Amino acid sequence: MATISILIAGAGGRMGRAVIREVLKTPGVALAGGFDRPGGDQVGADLGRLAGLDALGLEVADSPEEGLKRADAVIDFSAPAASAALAGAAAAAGVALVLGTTGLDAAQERDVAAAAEKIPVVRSGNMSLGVNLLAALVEEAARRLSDEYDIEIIEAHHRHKVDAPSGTALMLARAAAKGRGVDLEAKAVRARDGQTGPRRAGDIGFAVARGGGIVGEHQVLFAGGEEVIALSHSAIDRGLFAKGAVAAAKWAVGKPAGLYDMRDVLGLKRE
Ligand SMILES: NC(=O)C1=CN([C@@H]2O[C@H](COP(=O)(O)OP(=O)(O)OC[C@H]3O[C@@H](n4cnc5c(N)ncnc54)[C@H](OP(=O)(O)O)[C@@H]3O)[C@@H](O)[C@H]2O)C=CC1
Ligand SMILES: O=C(O)C1=N[C@H](C(=O)O)C[C@H](O)C1
Repeated sequence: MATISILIAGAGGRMGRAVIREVLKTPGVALAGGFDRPGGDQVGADLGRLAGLDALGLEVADSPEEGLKRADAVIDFSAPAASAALAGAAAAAGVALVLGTTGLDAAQERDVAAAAEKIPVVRSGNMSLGVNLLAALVEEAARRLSDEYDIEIIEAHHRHKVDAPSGTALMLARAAAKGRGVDLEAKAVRARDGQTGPRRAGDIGFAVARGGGIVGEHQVLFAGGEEVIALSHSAIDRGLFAKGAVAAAKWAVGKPAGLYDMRDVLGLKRE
């Protein structure tokens, strides 16, 4: 098996450090390097030390350029503007991209889509097997249940998270909308406050909590008048997402250009 070389974007962040550890323990992959925000505290730090391991003699860079020359794939958990710029740089360098950053705006989404015309891009709001399986179950439940069952998506994350609802919550909502055959944008109720009036049939609601060190909790309720069905996922360790991202990088290298998701990687797509 050929070894693939992986560059890590946002290497100094919570996910970046988890990805360094995952790359170092995964057969068939090697670390091409890592970079972080120009001027950031982690630039110049040793990648091994950053991940709580022995020194590797590889320093955190302040841009992707040099690393992309050595890499087969780049794994990105950074920030929306950085991810959009990286998509362009990876496309120019012909390097596969695994994109985990959430909270991209419409223009940033378009930058990613443009990159996917030139390189394979695996994009998911959640890289875990469990959440991707959950999304398939949510789609199926929504397909089978009428709008007598109100769909509510409840999520909780750590106090540092900067976007809401989470990428995972949005992904689960898209799955529910697809199963129900409706347009999510027309049905989403992303927040409630004050005199909201009664719930409209068919809405897909979100509720968000932020606190402490919660890694990631998601629950989808199908609330009927006489019963409630709850489908949920708890992430215990963010190494889970790193494992999925490294598996995605291995899968993506050598694939044709295109926009893929974790269901492609995990073989969860229905024909
Ligand atoms: N898809 C999935 O499975 C998962 C997705 N995520 C998403 O990943 C993202 C990162 O999460 P997390 O690791 O917790 O966040 P952190 O804030 O801990 O890490 C982000 C890192 O990216 C750095 N960064 C910011 N701007 C740039 C830039 N221009 N170039 C390079 N690096 C940059 C930050 O530097 P600085 O701190 O100096 O700004 C920081 O080191 C979030 O969007 C989160 O929602 C998280 C977990 C799983
Ligand atoms: O920011 C996080 O931590 C996480 N972000 C992703 C999201 O927005 O859903 C995935 C995971 O839940 C952790």
